[in-house]
Amino acid sequence: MAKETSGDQHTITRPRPIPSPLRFSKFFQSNLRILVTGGAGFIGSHLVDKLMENEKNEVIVVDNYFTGSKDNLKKWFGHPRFELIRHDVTETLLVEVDQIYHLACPASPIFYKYNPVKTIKTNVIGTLNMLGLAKRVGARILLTSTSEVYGDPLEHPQKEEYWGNVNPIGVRSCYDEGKRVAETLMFDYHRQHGLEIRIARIFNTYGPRMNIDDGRVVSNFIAQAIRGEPLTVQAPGTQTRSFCYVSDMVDGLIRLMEGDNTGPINIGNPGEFTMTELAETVKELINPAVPIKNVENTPDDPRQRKPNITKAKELLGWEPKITLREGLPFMEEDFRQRLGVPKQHVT
Ligand SMILES: NC(=O)c1ccc[n+]([C@@H]2O[C@H](COP(=O)([O-])OP(=O)(O)OC[C@H]3O[C@@H](n4cnc5c(N)ncnc54)[C@H](O)[C@@H]3O)[C@@H](O)[C@H]2O)c1
Ligand SMILES: O=C(O)[C@H]1O[C@H](OP(=O)(O)OP(=O)(O)OC[C@H]2O[C@@H](n3ccc(=O)[nH]c3=O)[C@H](O)[C@@H]2O)[C@H](O)[C@@H](O)[C@@H]1O
Repeated sequence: MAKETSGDQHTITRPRPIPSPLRFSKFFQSNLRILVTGGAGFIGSHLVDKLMENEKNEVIVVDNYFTGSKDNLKKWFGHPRFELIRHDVTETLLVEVDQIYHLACPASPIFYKYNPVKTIKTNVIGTLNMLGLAKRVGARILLTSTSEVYGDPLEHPQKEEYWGNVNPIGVRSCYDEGKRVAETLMFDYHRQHGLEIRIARIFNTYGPRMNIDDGRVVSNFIAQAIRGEPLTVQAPGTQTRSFCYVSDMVDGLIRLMEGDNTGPINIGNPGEFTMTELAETVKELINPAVPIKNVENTPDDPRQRKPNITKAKELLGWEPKITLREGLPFMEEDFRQRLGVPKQHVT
């Protein structure tokens, strides 16, 4: 029987699918084959780096390169424990694995709104396909859900028990409703088929390797400051977000996968900033000469967001270590390198 503590009080635990007989053979006992969907993306590629550090792991990445890039994984090309497959998760996949980190999904609003029907297919059909795979091979599966399941939250900070305030027919719905359905599917497979599931609700994450023109706020402000362009604060500028550095995020995801709790568990940094405060911090740290420019916002932008991370602390022994002021310079260095704009040192 699956032994997890479930985030759902009404769970009926079924016998879980049996993993491959190889897992019980002496030779294979301590080796894990791990699938990372969306592993060529920002968080996925950092996760792959961490998983590859463990010599007992074999890592298979599948990605359709919609927002990810092979470049993010190039240091692993040719490594005997690493494999990269161009594949779209809306199609079925046959691989033999023990764990699945299911990240595949465009995450930046401008990308997930670009083809909303594809975004919802990725979240629904893609997650169904990965659950079907997990069921066949008896793998444990972790879904990277999002703080966007709380919508424009009426409760602050957000606890996992909060059901959210989401517009089902808005321009963000392909993503936030898509992730809500993905969470539902995870729990249905857990209750109906005994699957070992893990759900992380990720709050805004930033760090090196984000696409320079990704469109998310931290990458926009850093690229703008380096290029000497105005920092575009979308109205009203008082909306808040909580920013988690990517190494903290990866540590949280691995702890969740390795632990005994299904989740959902919030993983994020509770430090909360208005977008105007973020712009002022980026300006101060990177380029005090750039102006801050107020621009129009897009519909349904959540007005406030901050995770309650009590569960992550208690159940995973996890909390973030890197503050925003510590993390921004690491990202600046990476962006300067990629943009070819070295830092000018005043002598
Ligand atoms: N970064 C954040 O702040 C954040 C916050 C909440 C949740 N998340 C979740 O974490 C995951 C990773 O986010 P990220 O910031 O690394 O985004 P990203 O866009 O950099 O990575 C997503 C990856 O998935 C791939 N992908 C997209 N659709 C696919 C498909 N149909 N088939 C195969 N691959 C596909 C992309 O090419 C990309 O490599 C996503 O599931 C996202 O929803 C991220
Ligand atoms: O953490 C999450 O759960 C979600 O957060 C983000 O969505 P969002 O918070 O809207 O991310 P951004 O596009 O970075 O916007 C954050 C805030 O910055 C503002 N913004 C954005 C871009 C910009 O140039 N200027 C600016 O002020 C937006 O209006 C918004 O209020 C991510 O894009 C999602 O992938 C993720 O699931």
